[in-house]
Amino acid sequence: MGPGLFCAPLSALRLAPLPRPGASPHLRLQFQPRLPPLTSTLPRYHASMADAVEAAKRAAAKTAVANHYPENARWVGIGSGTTIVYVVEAIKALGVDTSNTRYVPTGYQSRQLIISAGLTAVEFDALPAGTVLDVAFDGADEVDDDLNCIKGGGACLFQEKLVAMQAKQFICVADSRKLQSRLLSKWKYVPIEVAPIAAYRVQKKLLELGAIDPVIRTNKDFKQGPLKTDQDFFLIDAPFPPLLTSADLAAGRDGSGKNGVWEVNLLAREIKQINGVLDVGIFSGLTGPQATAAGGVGGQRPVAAYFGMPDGLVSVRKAA
Ligand SMILES: O=C[C@H](O)[C@H](O)[C@H](O)COP(=O)(O)O
Repeated sequence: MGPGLFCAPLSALRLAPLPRPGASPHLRLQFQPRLPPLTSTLPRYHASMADAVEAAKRAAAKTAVANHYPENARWVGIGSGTTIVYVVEAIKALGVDTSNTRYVPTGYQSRQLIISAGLTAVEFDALPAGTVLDVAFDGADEVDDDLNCIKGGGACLFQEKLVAMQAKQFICVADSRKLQSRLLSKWKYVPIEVAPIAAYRVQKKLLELGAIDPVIRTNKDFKQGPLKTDQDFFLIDAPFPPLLTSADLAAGRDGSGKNGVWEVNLLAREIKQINGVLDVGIFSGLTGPQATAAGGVGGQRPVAAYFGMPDGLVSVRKAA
């Protein structure tokens, strides 16, 4: 995403998946009408809902930081989005000496957040060779029973995965809306970062995998064209039916892709293999400790996920 563009929600204007044979080369627009509120009390209702969601994010961040911010932290990964703002707020509120701590951003917004909090940012590619981060904090768009995550709804996923996979442990922070048994339950699509030149080809391959109307994400102002990531790449948002978990497979369900029904890890692998894909917004597989035990470094699946609940409490899920 270029400077000045923060992780932004999906535009209301979306591009059709592929030009039809013989059709104009210009991309077809699908307008999603914005309906007026039903009654005049709704705006106030929405405002209090929004306040409750922000309070839930803040509570989750505070608990996650209290439980996982390391003593004498040296390297800390900072994710992207709206929830991570509360993580940085909570780190500051700890009141610990941060003069020897370096914070590794996952994009433009993340770097600005670190700097504006008075903390010291070090870019991922400036880390001394062999550096392993003590911890990485980040948000998610959806988290399933196995703590697999969907990420990239705000256009950041590639650097987030790099940073998570370079950390001893990845801690996910979210509000209760994100907590679902299966990925793609409420959150409907997998964000995929692709080379612009390969975007149509990747769309076609995604359709072959069973994606339902994968679209190139645009800027809010359609005239500005496709939204660009921090890497100057495009994003394709690919809807699939809900992704199967380990419990589903244990119960005998088929997640091999038949009728577009996939198990989480399998779909992530299939998408990643498509030529032109930089990375996929499914964070699954090993946790940091599992990767370390296997002789590697880091893992993309969180060891713990913190959810701020509507009653003000925080629910913690730990990875098996
Ligand atoms: O693309 C953005 C990142 O993956 C975010 O971490 C994710 O979208 C969650 O963002 P938020 O905390 O704003 O819900």
